[in-house]
Amino acid sequence: MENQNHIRYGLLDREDLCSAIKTMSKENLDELCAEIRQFLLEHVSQTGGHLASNLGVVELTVALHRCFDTAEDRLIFDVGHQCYTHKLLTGRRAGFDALRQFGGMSGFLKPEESPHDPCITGHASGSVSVALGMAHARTLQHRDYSVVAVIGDGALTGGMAYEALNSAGGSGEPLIVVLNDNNMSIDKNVGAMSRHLSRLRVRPHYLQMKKDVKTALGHIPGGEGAVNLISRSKRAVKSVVLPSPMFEEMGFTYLGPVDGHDVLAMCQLFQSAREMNKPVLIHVMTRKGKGYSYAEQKPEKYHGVSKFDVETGLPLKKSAPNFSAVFGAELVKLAQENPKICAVTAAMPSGTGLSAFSKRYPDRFFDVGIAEEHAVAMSAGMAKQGMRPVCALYSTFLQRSYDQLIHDVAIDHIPLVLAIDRAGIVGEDGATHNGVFDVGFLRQIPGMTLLAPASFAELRSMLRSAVAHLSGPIALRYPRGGEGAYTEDHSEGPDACLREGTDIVLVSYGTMINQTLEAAEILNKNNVISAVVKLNDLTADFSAGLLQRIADCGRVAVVEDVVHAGGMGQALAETLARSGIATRWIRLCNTGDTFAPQGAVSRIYEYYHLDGNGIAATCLEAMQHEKETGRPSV
Ligand SMILES: Cc1ncc(C[n+]2csc(CCOP(=O)(O)OP(=O)(O)O)c2C)c(N)n1
Ligand SMILES: CC(=O)[C@@H](O)[C@H](O)COP(=O)(O)O
Ligand SMILES: [Mg+2]
Repeated sequence: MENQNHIRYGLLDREDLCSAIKTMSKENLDELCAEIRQFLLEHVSQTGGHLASNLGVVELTVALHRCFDTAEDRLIFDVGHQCYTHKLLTGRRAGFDALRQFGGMSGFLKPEESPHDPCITGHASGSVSVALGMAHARTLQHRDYSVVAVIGDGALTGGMAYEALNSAGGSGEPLIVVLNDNNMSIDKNVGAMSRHLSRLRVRPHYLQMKKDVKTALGHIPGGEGAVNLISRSKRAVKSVVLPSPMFEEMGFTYLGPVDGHDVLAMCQLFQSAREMNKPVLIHVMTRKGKGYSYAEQKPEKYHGVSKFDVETGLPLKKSAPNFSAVFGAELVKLAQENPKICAVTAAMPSGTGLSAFSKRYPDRFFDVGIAEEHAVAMSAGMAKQGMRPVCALYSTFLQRSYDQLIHDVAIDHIPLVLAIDRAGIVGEDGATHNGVFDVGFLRQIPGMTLLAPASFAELRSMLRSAVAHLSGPIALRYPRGGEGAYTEDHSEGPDACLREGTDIVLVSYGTMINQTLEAAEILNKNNVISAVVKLNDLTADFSAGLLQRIADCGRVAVVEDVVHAGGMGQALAETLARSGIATRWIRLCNTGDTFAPQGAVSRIYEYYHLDGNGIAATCLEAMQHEKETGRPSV
């Protein structure tokens, strides 16, 4: 298929586009969709973003905007990573120049950006719940608007989706669920529902085939008997080839499957669904990456992209080695040595670096779909029965498993290894995806061990010790991307002093140690000589050595890219107070009491004064205040 990169924006440039869509001819709708694809390619190739999913829903989004008025009707895209056409059609074209950048337009739904975005999105499988809530509110307020949730086949692997379908179908509340089935999650979709959808997808072919067989038999002498036989056994055939849609059983009227690249065909169903005034599920079939050959062929590679060359499809920057890959490679080695080791992921096999493991040890690899709660509880079961599961989840998605970590894992001291990827600031995905809560919520759980490797070497060492740790759950947290200047391994013991100094003690952990060492260097140039202590174990008591250092110099700064509450800064301050260690000042450098915005990770560090200069400036300001007032400062 040709890449569509020579199209002009005749229709997209129309000022009355939103209203014009409602009455456009089929030809113009097709042309508009081609222009939108071209626009998306041009822009996403320059900013990065979620490409393949957006290319796949162009016609679907145009059809939704033709049939619904999103200023009044509520349209929720599950995850929201596929909402770019929606943004384009709701007056946010200029925003694409700074898509996902600091201060720029979000890549997800964001109500503060537009009244056409009904809620925040980013995490999967919640759209039907929120939509049902909005539908209930509408009914209670005697209002008259439609509520539509667009949920992907990947998002439909998540438990929340079933809780919501169950509740919606039971209630009978008028609600439209559009199932965008592209037979893909980020990677290959998994599970029994995915299989069920595949069977529903072949139904039109089956019906066509049945018609063809009937016609052919009708032409053969004696063929009518065969036709009658087929008709009589229709029920039996149906149950084998045409599974009765489970959605009907759940209280939804099921419509489809319909071609998700045919705007008018979809509009017909949307219209009917609205008139039915009950829960309706419309099964739409789309192709992920549609219209861009590279993305169609390898949708998993073009799900989320950095800047790339449209002609070649190649990224503009070569990807550097990263923690996920180091984790995956080390786990393969460990699994070779220990046949009990299994790997568990929740729909992120490549994101968590487990692709190689999945090929090498398919029997010991479990992708459970977008089901983090289930991943943790299932891993607990495996561990309880003597296996050694390593459950790899992104920090932000692990939030979903908080209860399972307490109930199914920690209370029974289950030796589960958690590999927490994307810990800390993740960058362009922004507030919904930052891993800034795990330190706080894991440290709350009795018996939990939390390690923070700062380099690839430390990740390897700590992973080795983690799989040998049998006395309870143990987690390792590491960031998106690669290591910094610090590449050593000082992972023994609760902490390690990387730099001596007596003016200030700088305390940090993980890759934040890089900025902290940089700050120490800057302070040095200002004649302030600081010690740098790297914490390895965030759940161990602070060592006597560290407390003595702080007592001796009386000035301490704790540097971390997590929220203030529950962070190591707060923990150290409490320990100092409890131990009666007075300080001249203590500075807690973190993301405070805020949701960190989107943007390049380095830009976010700068924003929070968590870069080398910012940390040094914070310490120098504290020194200055101390000098001027002679008093301790807070
Ligand atoms: C709770 C949660 N877990 C994991 C993810 C990561 N994630 C984002 S999109 C996606 C796949 C979604 O697949 P689907 O809903 O079919 O959308 P498609 O990209 O195929 O259009 C995953 C796993 C997430 N956003 N939220
Ligand atoms: C939308 C979503 O949740 C994922 O696609 C996420 O953006 C992946 O993040 P990484 O790029 O860090 O794997
Ligand atoms: Mg999908």
